[in-house]
Amino acid sequence: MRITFVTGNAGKLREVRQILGAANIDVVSQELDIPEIQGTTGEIATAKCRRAAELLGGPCITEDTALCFEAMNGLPGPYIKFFLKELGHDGLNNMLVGFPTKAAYALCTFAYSAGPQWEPILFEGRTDGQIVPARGEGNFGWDACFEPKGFEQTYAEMPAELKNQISHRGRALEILVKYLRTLE
Ligand SMILES: O=c1nc[nH]c2c1ncn2[C@H]1C[C@H](O)[C@@H](COP(=O)(O)OP(=O)(O)OP(=O)(O)O)O1
Ligand SMILES: [Mg+2]
Repeated sequence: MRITFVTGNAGKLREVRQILGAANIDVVSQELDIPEIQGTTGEIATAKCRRAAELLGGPCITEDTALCFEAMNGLPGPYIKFFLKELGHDGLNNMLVGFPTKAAYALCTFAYSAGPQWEPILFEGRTDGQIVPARGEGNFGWDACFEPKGFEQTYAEMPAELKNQISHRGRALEILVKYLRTLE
């Protein structure tokens, strides 16, 4: 089986290739310039996927990721990309100075569209954890400052296989794979 993943993010693509590859699903990547709406990860991934399927004239998946701080009722959420860009890992930690909890969760929502005439379907994965001062190779987004619950390593300190097993993305893809199997 083969699926087109529309993203501009190399880190996402690497992980989706690893996880779907292990399930014998080939991932073709496509970068399309699609403006992102505001809303929940579900609404964002759906709008992205609808437009991508239109542009491609065929099936595809898209994904939106949020990093949600409990102390801030879920913010920055889907806006984490802009917070990370402007503030960096230190700034994300500083945002929580004075707040009673550093608890956070990573939320990943995939949208699958069977083609331009179909409504996208959503698959969501969540991993709870906390925001910590950056540790590990910080080469993918906020990996270095997210420590998943039950682990002493940040995402960035984990081997890829471990992150993929327990990550927001890994969990969302587990459900997506089950769905894709029903289409075979
Ligand atoms: O597992 C992850 N570990 C660390 N950082 C991550 C992860 N997954 C997404 N990220 C970052 C990328 C971006 O700064 C923001 C999500 O924003 P988001 O709009 O979903 O991603 P994007 O614009 O880079 O790619 P896309 O072209 O698929 O929309 O969090
Ligand atoms: Mg984006």
